[in-house]
Amino acid sequence: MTDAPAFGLSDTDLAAHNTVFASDALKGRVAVISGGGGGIGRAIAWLYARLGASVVVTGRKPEKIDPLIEALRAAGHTASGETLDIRDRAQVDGFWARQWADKGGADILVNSAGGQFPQAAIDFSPKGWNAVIDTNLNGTWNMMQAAALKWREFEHPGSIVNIVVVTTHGLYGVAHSMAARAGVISLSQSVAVEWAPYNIRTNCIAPGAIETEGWNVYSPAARAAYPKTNPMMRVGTAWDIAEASAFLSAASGNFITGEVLTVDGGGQHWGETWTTGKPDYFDV
Ligand SMILES: CCCCCCCCC/C=C/C(=O)SCCNC(=O)CCNC(=O)[C@H](O)C(C)(C)COP(=O)(O)OP(=O)(O)OC[C@H]1O[C@@H](n2cnc3c(N)ncnc32)[C@H](O)[C@@H]1OP(=O)(O)O
Ligand SMILES: NC(=O)C1=CN([C@@H]2O[C@H](COP(=O)(O)OP(=O)(O)OC[C@H]3O[C@@H](n4cnc5c(N)ncnc54)[C@H](OP(=O)(O)O)[C@@H]3O)[C@@H](O)[C@H]2O)C=CC1
Repeated sequence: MTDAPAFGLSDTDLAAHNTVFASDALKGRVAVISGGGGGIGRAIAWLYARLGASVVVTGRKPEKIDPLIEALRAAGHTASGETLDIRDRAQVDGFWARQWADKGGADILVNSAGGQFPQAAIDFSPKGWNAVIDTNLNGTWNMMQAAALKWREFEHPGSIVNIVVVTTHGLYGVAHSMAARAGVISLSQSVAVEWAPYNIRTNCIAPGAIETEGWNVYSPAARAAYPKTNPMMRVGTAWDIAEASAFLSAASGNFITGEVLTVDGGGQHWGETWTTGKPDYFDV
């Protein structure tokens, strides 16, 4: 089990956490989760499996995926996994071809793979900029289009949830990621219309500060400020995002497409978030 992470919920927590959903809310569905070994993706994998879905967890590192699959199976759930870099289109296409040829297709895609490093924008190197854009915008698109092509080919309905970032105002220190996420939101809204005739829904979730192992890349000073980025004065959990995602993926989301569901404790209406720590100049 991937228990006791430095930040966020363990597999033991996720196996037992209360849920508002009925235990058959996703019965018989197949859900592919990119970044499924990360904090938010792992919570989504647990919740969807507990609601009856067969979950397919993907990510680059087998050491994050394998123990999760083992823990899910040990708890009686149906789970499999594959290593997959979403930036590599050939890998992505190969994954989706196998998923439909040998593994029963898919009904749901959740794109939780993503991330960035905190740095002042003025200091971004071309390589750093490209790594973040390629991961969060191109990688997400690779997964979305490859999934949709299969759904169109098999005349099968599909649902996509993209985990993004709140873009209503700046998130300082991660401008590359903000550019990519705004792109994903706009893309999702556009294809929600284009893909409605194929019965494919596309939505986004914009989390506020959610305690996960992804926080390792931020300084202690920046992390200490996260509870104060919203009027609830606390951070969220990966479970908060998993339940929002289940709401969009399950029948409760059947008439919802092209939406951004913000789960940030009201942060978008409140204040500022510095991922690099607040510079003295602004500290008035
Ligand atoms: C308002 C609402 C409230 C919202 C309140 C929100 C508050 C919380 C904010 C958000 C939190 C999260 O998203 S947390 C969860 C996300 N998880 C993460 O971010 C995990 C870390 N990120 C990643 O792994 C990323 O995927 C990513 C950086 C793109 C990894 O890409 P790669 O695998 O290609 O990484 P690398 O090979 O290591 O790096 C590629 C290049 O990137 C640059 N680079 C990488 N790390 C660097 C660093 N620390 N400083 C400078 N530059 C760096 C260098 O140029 C690297 O090349 P070289 O120079 O040659 O090495
Ligand atoms: N936690 C938070 O406060 C917030 C998170 N978000 C976003 O939510 C999403 C999930 O974050 P969270 O779970 O917290 O972070 P994590 O870092 O825990 O998880 C992200 C996962 O993405 C995977 N990943 C990264 N790059 C690739 C790639 N090229 N191909 C395949 N998988 C990849 C990583 O797995 P591996 O290393 O195995 O590749 C990692 O496990 C991210 O997009 C994040 O930016 C948004 C706002 C706030």
